[in-house]
Amino acid sequence: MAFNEDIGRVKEMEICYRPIGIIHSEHTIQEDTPIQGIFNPSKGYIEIFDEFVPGLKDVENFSHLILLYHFDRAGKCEIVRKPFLDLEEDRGIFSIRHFNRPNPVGFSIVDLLSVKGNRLEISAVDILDGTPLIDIKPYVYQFDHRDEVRNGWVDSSHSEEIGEWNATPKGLRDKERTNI
Ligand SMILES: C[S@@+](CC[C@H](N)C(=O)[O-])C[C@H]1O[C@@H](n2cnc3c(N)ncnc32)[C@H](O)[C@@H]1O
Repeated sequence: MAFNEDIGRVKEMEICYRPIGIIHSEHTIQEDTPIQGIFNPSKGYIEIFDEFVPGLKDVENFSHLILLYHFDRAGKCEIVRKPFLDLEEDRGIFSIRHFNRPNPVGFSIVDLLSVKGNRLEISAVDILDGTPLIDIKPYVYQFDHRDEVRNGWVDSSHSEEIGEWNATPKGLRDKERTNI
């Protein structure tokens, strides 16, 4: 198929997914939710809808899961915006992790604590309670780990403050939030 035909075909597409379950967490307020789970041990659980439970076979042997979910409380997308931790320059939405994206798809790597029936206990959760879950993939060291990485603008910003921010989100509630 020619390149131009692909553009026409793909740009017209509307892609619709059915949630496979619901992510539950202690987080009910967007501003008070950790911006990245790795900095915060908060726990939660995933409830998988009955028809997808057979798909959990063998999942318990993985220590981490990749969750793909729908940011159902996202706002209007800003294709270029200033991250709070980098006031100097606007950043393209594809270089930051903000939830107001063209397609509000969330991605989190969580620790898997246990699997019982349709319920997966997890920690390192940066996701609001009641978030629709689109997919689960196992985190596999051999596939997902990289030895040498460049971290773009994050390396030259106040990235050390990200951890600090997450440690005390409520104390910083009145401050403007980072958009990382
Ligand atoms: C900056 S995003 C990062 C999420 C993910 N780890 C990533 O990198 O895509 C994390 C923030 O998303 C927001 N959030 C979580 N669940 C959401 C939802 N269902 N709808 C809208 N915003 C949500 C919370 O405010 C949280 O602090």
